[in-house]
Amino acid sequence: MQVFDASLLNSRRPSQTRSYFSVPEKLKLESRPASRGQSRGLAARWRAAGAGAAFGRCPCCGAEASASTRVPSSAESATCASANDAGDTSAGAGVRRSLAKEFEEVSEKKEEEAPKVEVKAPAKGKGKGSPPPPPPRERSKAPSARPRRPYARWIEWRALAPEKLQHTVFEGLTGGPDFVDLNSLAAHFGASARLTPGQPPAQAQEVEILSQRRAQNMLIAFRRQPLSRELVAALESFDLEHLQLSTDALELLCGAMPTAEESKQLLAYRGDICKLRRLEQELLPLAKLSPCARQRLKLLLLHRRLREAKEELAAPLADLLAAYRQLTQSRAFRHVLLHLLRLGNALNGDIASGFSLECLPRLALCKSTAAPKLCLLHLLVAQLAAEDPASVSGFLAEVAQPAKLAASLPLGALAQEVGLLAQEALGAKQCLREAFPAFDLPKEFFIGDGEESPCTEHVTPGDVRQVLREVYTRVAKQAPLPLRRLAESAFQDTAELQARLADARDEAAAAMAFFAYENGAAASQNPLIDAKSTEFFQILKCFTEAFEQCVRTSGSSHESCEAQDLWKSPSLARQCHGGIAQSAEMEQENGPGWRPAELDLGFRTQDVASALAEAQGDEDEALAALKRKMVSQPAAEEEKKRRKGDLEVEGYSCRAQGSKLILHLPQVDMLGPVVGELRNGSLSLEVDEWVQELYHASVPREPCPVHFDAAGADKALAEQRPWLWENFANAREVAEAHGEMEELLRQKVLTTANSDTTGTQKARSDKVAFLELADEKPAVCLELLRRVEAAVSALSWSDGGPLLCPKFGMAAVYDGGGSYYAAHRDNEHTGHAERQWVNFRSLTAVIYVNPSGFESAEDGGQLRCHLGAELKDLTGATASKVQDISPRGGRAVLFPSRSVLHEVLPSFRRRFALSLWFVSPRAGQD
Ligand SMILES: O=C(O)CCC(=O)C(=O)O
Ligand SMILES: [Fe+2]
Repeated sequence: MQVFDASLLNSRRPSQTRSYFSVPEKLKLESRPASRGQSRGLAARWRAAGAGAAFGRCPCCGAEASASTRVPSSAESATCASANDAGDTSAGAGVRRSLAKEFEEVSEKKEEEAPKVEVKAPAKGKGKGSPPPPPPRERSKAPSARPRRPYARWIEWRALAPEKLQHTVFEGLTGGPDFVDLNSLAAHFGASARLTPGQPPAQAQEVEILSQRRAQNMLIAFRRQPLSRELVAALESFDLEHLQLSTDALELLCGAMPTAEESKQLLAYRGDICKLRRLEQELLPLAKLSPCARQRLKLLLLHRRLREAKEELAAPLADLLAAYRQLTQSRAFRHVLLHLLRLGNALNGDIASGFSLECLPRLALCKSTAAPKLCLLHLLVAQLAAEDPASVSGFLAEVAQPAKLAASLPLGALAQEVGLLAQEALGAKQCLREAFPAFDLPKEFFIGDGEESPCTEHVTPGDVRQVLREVYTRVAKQAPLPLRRLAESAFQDTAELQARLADARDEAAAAMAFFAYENGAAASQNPLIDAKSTEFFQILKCFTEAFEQCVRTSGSSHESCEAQDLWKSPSLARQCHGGIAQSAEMEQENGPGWRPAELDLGFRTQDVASALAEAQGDEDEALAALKRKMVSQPAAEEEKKRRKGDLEVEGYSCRAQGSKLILHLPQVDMLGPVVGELRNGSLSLEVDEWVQELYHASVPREPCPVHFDAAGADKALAEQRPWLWENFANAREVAEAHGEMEELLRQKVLTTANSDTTGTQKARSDKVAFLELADEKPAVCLELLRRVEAAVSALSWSDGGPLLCPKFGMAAVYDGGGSYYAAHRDNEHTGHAERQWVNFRSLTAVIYVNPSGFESAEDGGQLRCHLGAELKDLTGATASKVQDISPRGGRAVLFPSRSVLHEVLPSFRRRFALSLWFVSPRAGQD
């Protein structure tokens, strides 16, 4: 029915959307371990690389060495192994099959003998990612196994059986390699083997201690960050800073280092080391380290992170402290509160001496019944200005700025960051204590703190101290000096951060107590203080913003006639005393029959009453419900006029209008696009995936997170630019969501996104999965998506109709290597009369869950927004401004789907994002 240019489509959701956990069979299939052949291919490459280096090149042709263990046919015998890799049709393939069978039998036997150690056949894959041949079903009649060739060259000879050597020239000769210059051999014929003198030729079996999967992962890591001799030596001496490894490289190595358990297994191996797989051989020196290599790297990472975090967290904590102080010391604030108290008492007919600041944001909702554009705050501003204009500007300077700052740096989020770091530092300390039991005993424990030590006639105190000094030196200093230094400075940095956090908390608690913030006054525990202070400063911020707004609308001289008149006329001012809060009270005062007929907040009296009844008297809830209704009311009213009776067609609620069938969105009682026709008594229906997305969308659920600056977002969206929400998620959430996404990737739930193409170039190279918001897992990812949903419930911005939340969000990974998404809009203008827009997406939200990286431009992966680009422009040539947003963890971005042309620049790190597209029936039509 509708014809679209396919190149315009982007971020398509497959029509058969599926939720993460609803397809276990598929997961089972896809999460099977990598086949043995695949991992063996990698192991073979590792071997081919020789000592230390991860990957080698063939010495004669320069090709990447691979599958060095393949058995050549006699014709190949003097040629380089890799030169033959291209095809696998040689006789070697058959030989390999029979070998595979033989070695599998050996492996089974061995496994019975030593259950902890896996003994597997040597490599049999072709390498370079080709799938391995299928395992043989029957024993092949092909020639029997030959020993693995240790070098890249060999002599193709037929060895004589010992009984055939009698009376021959060979009688009495011993053919061991003891007297051979192995170095020359290695230099001239390829160093792929590292035989030591006296070592027998390579064995047909090799011992694998680590699982195939683990070995494969390690090899992949070592390929990117070679486990060189230098690195091993640095790990042993803990002189890692010398190597100048990047944080990325350290993280990569950290995951690839043997764990304590793996180290134990490696050390428990009592067999011939030469029989070990090359990887295990390389890891042995690391397994001996205590604390283990992984802990050493972790400590170094922690040290770096702490240094960075100290810089990053110390400044905001200091700013917060200053902001709290400024607020409590502000005379202007006290002055405003005094006037408010008077105003409130006059309106309420009360004689209160103080009030809870919780009511502050509601003042802007208390609208004048005489002049609907004015609210109680206008009165306050007018009153202040009339008395002393400087008090208004004083308030803005002394309160608005620090309140905004305090609200934008939630103490809880900062505390969480500090807490995570402190936990890591503790872990590191514990690990050091285990490795060096005397590690954190103070020096004084051994040497005394100046008091005389017990002594006898023969032993002087000096002697005792000397002996103890030696003990201290020997025991406590077992830990290498650099390790101790790192540990010590890590603890010191953590302690400093904790002290700053404690100061900020004290000041926050003092500020709440000072302002008689009743919820805060009860807060005695840290998490409570954190939560309450965030709430409190958010309230202040809302209030100061509304205040600022009133100042602006009242004119710079603060002499808005209307506002002044209102203030001058106490009776009008009293009328202003409208609002839901008061209506509830008045109902109590005036009896159940009383209706707030004279009150007007822009809602109909009857609606107010029923909203209050429904919310069981909870004013906030009632107000939110009324606001929601107000947004959808005009549209709903309009729809009612068009109503002619609903039809249900193939499960979709539709409405017939003439010969057209129009989708009816039951969730919001609105009409959507034309989805079918009624002609000559027959009916056609076409509901594509975009229409489905709209049909299943629902009104965003509340409550809006307290740290969402809805007004700021509204403003940015109205200006058609992205709104950046820093600290949308805290470090723990980012780490957990990241873990979940890694798991989705590992289980192959994330799959290559629909390859919509722009011309010949592929438009995107990310992998995606759709997550149903109502699902339970992956829990943290879904929680974050639902948080965006709740925030959007508080937006006033709309792109022509109510914003509806889709049923599915999207998880995406750009797996490094320059993966990207070319410039596009999430909803493109088609210009087709029948459907002006490709879909119904109206507002895009993206959450980044990358716990590390993307700090520097080198990592790439920025979301580039071409602002002001014309609708027809798909490259950004007409943009007036380019804004790059790096996908730092915890950050969320909102932008209008229809107007903001954007792209994901090539990413050189693995980059995870969660997206949600809010839809609107109008966004597809107007
Ligand atoms: O991940 C991002 O930053 C944006 C991705 C995007 O543009 C999309 O999926 O449509
Ligand atoms: Fe996009």
